[in-house]
Amino acid sequence: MKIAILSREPNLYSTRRLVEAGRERGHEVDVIDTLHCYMDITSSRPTVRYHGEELPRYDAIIPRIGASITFYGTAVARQFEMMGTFNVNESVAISRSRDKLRSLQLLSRKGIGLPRTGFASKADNIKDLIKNVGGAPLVIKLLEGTQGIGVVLADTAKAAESIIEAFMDLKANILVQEFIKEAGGADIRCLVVGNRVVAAMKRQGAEGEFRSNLHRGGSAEIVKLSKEERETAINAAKAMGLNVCGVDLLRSHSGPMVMEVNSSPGLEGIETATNLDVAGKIIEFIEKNAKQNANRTRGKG
Ligand SMILES: Nc1ncnc2c1ncn2[C@@H]1O[C@H](COP(=O)(O)OP(=O)(O)OP(=O)(O)O)[C@@H](O)[C@H]1O
Ligand SMILES: [Mg+2]
Ligand SMILES: [Mg+2]
Repeated sequence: MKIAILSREPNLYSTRRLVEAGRERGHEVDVIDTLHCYMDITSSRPTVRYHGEELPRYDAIIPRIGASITFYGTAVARQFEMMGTFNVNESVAISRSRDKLRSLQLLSRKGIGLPRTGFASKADNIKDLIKNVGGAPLVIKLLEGTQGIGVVLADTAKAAESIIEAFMDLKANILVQEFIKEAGGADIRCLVVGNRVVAAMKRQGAEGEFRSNLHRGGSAEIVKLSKEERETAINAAKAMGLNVCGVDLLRSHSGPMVMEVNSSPGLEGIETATNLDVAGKIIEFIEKNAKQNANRTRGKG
């Protein structure tokens, strides 16, 4: 098969591993810089152009679209879909996953466990917003943050009020969320490919840190999932319409709670922690599912 990886970073671990896994299985794999693609949006014959030439026909694309280029990256992925190329994670699903509020709304409709979450745009609702998620301590999050930046723990209702007010004043979109204390600064990253969790790791935040992000100094180790955790991760991926994703769970007293679903999950941390060939599983998924015109919008909202 002919596979293209949409990535700005050919030397990144995840990109290199996908190239390697594809070639090992006898496929032709190209890395294409997403921002250097441009589109010819012509009736009946949409194409993608690259460095002055029309790109060849690929059987599948693997979009690895960073949060900073979501708009353009999803447009390029969509153009491939218009051409009938199989896209591992369809553009609509990537857009959904980039917005924490939209994601949580979609997950809540499917009855998937979630921390209680509120969202408002006006400061006059702040007290009720805080009360509704069970009061302080609580977590305040920027809707489009990554790597744990823009995630704040407010210890008291007073602190929460001033932080929320400050964010609103800056016109930043934030959500207010119940703090899952019993998670103990750890979360579980489940790597879903198709209808399976192919690898899982537990990430533990650095000493005194409630955020488990590896970018914030957390550490990772292999973990065994319960049946409920496995099912929650798979259902979350399905609700988002993502075939390949990282579902982050918190272990709470009332069962697994989904915090977010990442549509371009990094492979380095999880392959290192688990010693599993996740890149290979993604290529296998493509082998089984890549067909012309197979993409259709899955999920609603
Ligand atoms: N409601 C919560 N209760 C307890 N801990 C939380 C809660 N929300 C977030 N955390 C902790 O903070 C970390 C960062 O939060 P979150 O994943 O929502 O942010 P992010 O910036 O989108 O990170 P990522 O880089 O993974 O996309 C989580 O991994 C978790 O450890
Ligand atoms: Mg995130
Ligand atoms: Mg996260």
